[in-house]
Amino acid sequence: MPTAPPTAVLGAGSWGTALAISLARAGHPARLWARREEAAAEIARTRRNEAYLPGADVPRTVEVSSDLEAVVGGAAVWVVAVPSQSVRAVVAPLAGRIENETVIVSVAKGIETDTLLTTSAVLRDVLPAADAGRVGVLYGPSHAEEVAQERPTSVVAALPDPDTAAFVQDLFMTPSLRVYTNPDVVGVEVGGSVKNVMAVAAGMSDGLDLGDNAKAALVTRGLAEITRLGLALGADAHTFAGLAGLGDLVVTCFSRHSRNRAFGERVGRGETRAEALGHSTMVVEGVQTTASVRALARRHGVEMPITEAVWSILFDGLAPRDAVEALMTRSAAPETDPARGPAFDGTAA
Ligand SMILES: NC(=O)C1=CN([C@@H]2O[C@H](COP(=O)(O)OP(=O)(O)OC[C@H]3O[C@@H](n4cnc5c(N)ncnc54)[C@H](O)[C@@H]3O)[C@@H](O)[C@H]2O)C=CC1
Ligand SMILES: O=C(CO)COP(=O)(O)O
Repeated sequence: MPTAPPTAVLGAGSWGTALAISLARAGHPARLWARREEAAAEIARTRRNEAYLPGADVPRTVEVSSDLEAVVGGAAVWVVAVPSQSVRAVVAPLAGRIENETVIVSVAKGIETDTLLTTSAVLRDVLPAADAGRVGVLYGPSHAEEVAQERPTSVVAALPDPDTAAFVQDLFMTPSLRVYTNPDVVGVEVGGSVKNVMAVAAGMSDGLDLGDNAKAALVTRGLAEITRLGLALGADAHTFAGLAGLGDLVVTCFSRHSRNRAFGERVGRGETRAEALGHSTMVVEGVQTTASVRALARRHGVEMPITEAVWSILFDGLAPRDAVEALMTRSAAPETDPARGPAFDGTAA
């Protein structure tokens, strides 16, 4: 029987490694690209990635390499699992390797700071030969540690072409990883990216010991901000009640695994941005995303007070406690206020 073409996972951090493991366990041929040759050799030899996903066994069927061209050669699907700000640089050298049928799925969550593009838009920009219907994202509440432990997880595959979305759904589906589809690519990307800003805010709330009421309000008003921005960018409001909206927001604001929440907690306790980032080599997407989201919101005339507060703390020296006071003493407003951007029903202000 002919073997199916492999899936190339680009990025051997926590998430790329967990996804390659999950694919291999499901019987799909998978390749894993690590940026550094020593890292690739170490994973290939020990079948472990202790730096990024301690304790998880990498099946022998996962081919690990630092040769990017070899990893994508003949692959039907590319899964882009590097930090969002490095997607362009990693994928650009592969522009000539696109084939008619290549499916490209970003699992990187963020907005590119220079262009304010979502990661699928970066991919379409840098890979003009790719079929745009086959470029999308796989997002949702999915900490790598739990996926590697085969704990029940649900995510959403968002690609414009419905057949390709169903193909990606089928590829990643396992008894412990349930995949839905959603044609609203931009909505899924806004939800999955902006939640990292809210995770930083939630961590600050934890660091300041503001309590459960404050955290619940942050999640709720954070979702209102995410929804307003999404609607301004053409998203479907229903997406934000889904896995890449509410789902990812909840997991990141409450999980002990969340790097963005943990970073925010340190800042809430008084560390500077640089000090809080210095505790781990793992990416904290929310920092750069805060700057991009603030710029995007301003460009589209959408009010995002929590994002503004997080930006002022991270980039302008505002004390977290003063940010809380400023948020709590804003002018009184109805819960859904069209003056602050597009309303929940999708009607523009
Ligand atoms: N860890 C998780 O549970 C999840 C992560 N994600 C997203 O996946 C993306 C990757 O995250 P993780 O794997 O967690 O990050 P990580 O910090 O665990 O690993 C990042 C990987 O990218 C590599 N890398 C760093 N800078 C690079 C560059 N400039 N060029 C090429 N490679 C570079 C690192 O060597 C490492 O292998 C992020 O956008 C994150 O938001 C999405 C869902 C779950
Ligand atoms: O996106 C994630 C879970 O869905 C990962 O979030 P953190 O980067 O905050 O750990």
